[in-house]
Amino acid sequence: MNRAITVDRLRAGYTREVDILDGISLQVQRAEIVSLLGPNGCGKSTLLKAIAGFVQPRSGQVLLERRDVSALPAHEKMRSCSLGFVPQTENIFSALSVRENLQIGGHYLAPAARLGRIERLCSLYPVLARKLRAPAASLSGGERQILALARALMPSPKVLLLDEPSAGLAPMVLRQVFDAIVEIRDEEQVSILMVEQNAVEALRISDRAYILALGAVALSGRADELLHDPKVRDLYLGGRAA
Ligand SMILES: Nc1ncnc2c1ncn2[C@@H]1O[C@H](COP(=O)(O)OP(=O)(O)OP(=O)(O)O)[C@@H](O)[C@H]1O
Repeated sequence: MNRAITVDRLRAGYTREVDILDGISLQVQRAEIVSLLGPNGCGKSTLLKAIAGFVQPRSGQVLLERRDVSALPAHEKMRSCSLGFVPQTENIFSALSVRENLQIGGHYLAPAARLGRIERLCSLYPVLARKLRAPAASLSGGERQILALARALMPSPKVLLLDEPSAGLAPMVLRQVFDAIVEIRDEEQVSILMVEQNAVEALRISDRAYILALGAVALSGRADELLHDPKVRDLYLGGRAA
């Protein structure tokens, strides 16, 4: 299998004194969906930001497709390493139309390629096709998340980092967003690392998962095995089974 993301003994934090990430190692293989789970404040979003380059590692390495990109800033990673990142909040421009949001996502592309990508994403996600001219502010919560996803997908990234794509969504809408994530993995072989609070739902669409605690990996494994592990169910899934 080809490795899309390798994180090796990564330490990072926001101040000199405190390490939020305490030597984390993980891998995402090509076209895998991997979830990052764990209690509030354990460092899940910080790990995504460190992989994306918004937080600089203190030590350890981040490799994208075997290239060491630990020292690259976020804009370089997105441009030259085919990395897409969807933050938890402020992930679309509400005042702009759906089309304009997609155009901004593809601003590095030549005009013909940008147009081709918009057509491709609209065929994958018809909900966007129907609302191309509408202001993004008029979209529902689920539609906004699909737009945020599509915007990040405009440059055809090989690796996608998603920070709580289901935040604030009702269960039925959450499934639509998760379906959209599975679809892009299946259609374009994108490798996806996703932070989620909805652990049971996230495990259902994931191949593998890492459960973090206090800035370190507490448990990892295949998603179906974690879903059926009684200890995981009691400690991390609120007692819910698959
Ligand atoms: N910009 C920041 N400056 C300083 N400390 C921060 C910053 N962002 C996060 N932290 C701290 O880092 C720790 C880990 O936060 P992080 O957001 O990575 O956790 P998380 O696991 O994603 O939590 P949640 O599930 O609640 O989103 C927390 O103690 C948080 O207060």
